[in-house]
Amino acid sequence: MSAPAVIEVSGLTKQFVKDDLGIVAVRDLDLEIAQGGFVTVLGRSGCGKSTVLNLLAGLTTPTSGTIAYRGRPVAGPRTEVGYLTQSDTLMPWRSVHRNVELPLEIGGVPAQRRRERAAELIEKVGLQGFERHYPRELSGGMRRRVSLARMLAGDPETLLMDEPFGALDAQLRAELQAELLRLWGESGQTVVFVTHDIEEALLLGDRVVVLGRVGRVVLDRPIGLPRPRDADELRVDPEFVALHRELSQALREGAR
Ligand SMILES: Nc1ncnc2c1ncn2[C@@H]1O[C@H](COP(=O)(O)OP(=O)(O)OP(=O)(O)O)[C@@H](O)[C@H]1O
Repeated sequence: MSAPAVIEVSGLTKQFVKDDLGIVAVRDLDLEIAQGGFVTVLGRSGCGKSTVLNLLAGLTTPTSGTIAYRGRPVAGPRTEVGYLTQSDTLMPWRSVHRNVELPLEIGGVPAQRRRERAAELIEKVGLQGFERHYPRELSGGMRRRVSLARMLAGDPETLLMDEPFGALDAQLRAELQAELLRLWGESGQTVVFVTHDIEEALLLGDRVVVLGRVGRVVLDRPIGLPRPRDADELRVDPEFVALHRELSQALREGAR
C-alpha cells in the first residue's frame, strides 16, 4: 500500500500584482507529497519553486486552488513543518547557540535539555567552536548551516528546503547532503527539497518533480537508484547518466 499523502495541492495558482500588472508565478499546479518521501523539486530560476514552498509553508495564500496538510486546509505556518528559506532569517542579536535553541524555547523545552540538543545539532552541522558567534561574524555558508540546525531543533515532521546547500563549497555540500539523508533515513520525516542542480536532485530524491515555467510539472518520476548514493560512483553509472539526460531534457522543455 502506498504511503498516505501529507501534502495535497490542487489547482494551485499564485498571482502577484506589481505596478498594476499581474504576474503569474504558479499556474494550476497539482501535486501530492507522500508521507516519508524525499521529493526533490527541480527547476530553473524563476519557475516558481520558492513561491510553491512559501505556499506549502502557509506563508502566503493561493490566488486560487487548495493546499491541504494531512487533510486540513493550510491556513498559516505550523510547527510540524520546518522551512529553510533561501534568505537568511537568523536573528542577528542572538548567538549561534541561541538561534538554534529558539524553536526549543518556543516549544517550552527546559533550559538544560535545550542546551544539550542545540550543542548536538551545532556539532552535526560542523559548527562546534562557533556557538558564541553572532550571525554577522559567520560566512554565508555557516549561516546556512545554523539555519539548518535551527530548523532541525524544532523536530518538524515535514521539512521544506529551498536550495539549502547552494552557497556551500562542494565538500561541505556533500557532507551536509549525507547528514540530511542520514537524518531522514532515521526519522521518517517527509522532505520537499528545492534545487536547480540535476545531480543534487538525483543524489537525494526518491522522486524528482521537474517544474517548468509558472510551475508546470514537466516530469514527475520515481528515482530508484540504490542508497547510499555516492556521487563519484554515480557519475559513471549508466542509470544515473540516463536519468541525468532525462532531467536535463525536461528542464529544457520546461523553459519553453
Ligand atoms: N513577491 C513577489 N512579487 C512579485 N513577483 C514575484 C514575487 N515573488 C515571486 N515573484 C515572481 O514569481 C516568479 C517565480 O519566482 P520564484 O521566486 O518562485 O522562482 P524560483 O523558481 O524560486 O526562482 P529561483 O530559483 O531564482 O529562486 C518570478 O517571475 C518572480 O519574479
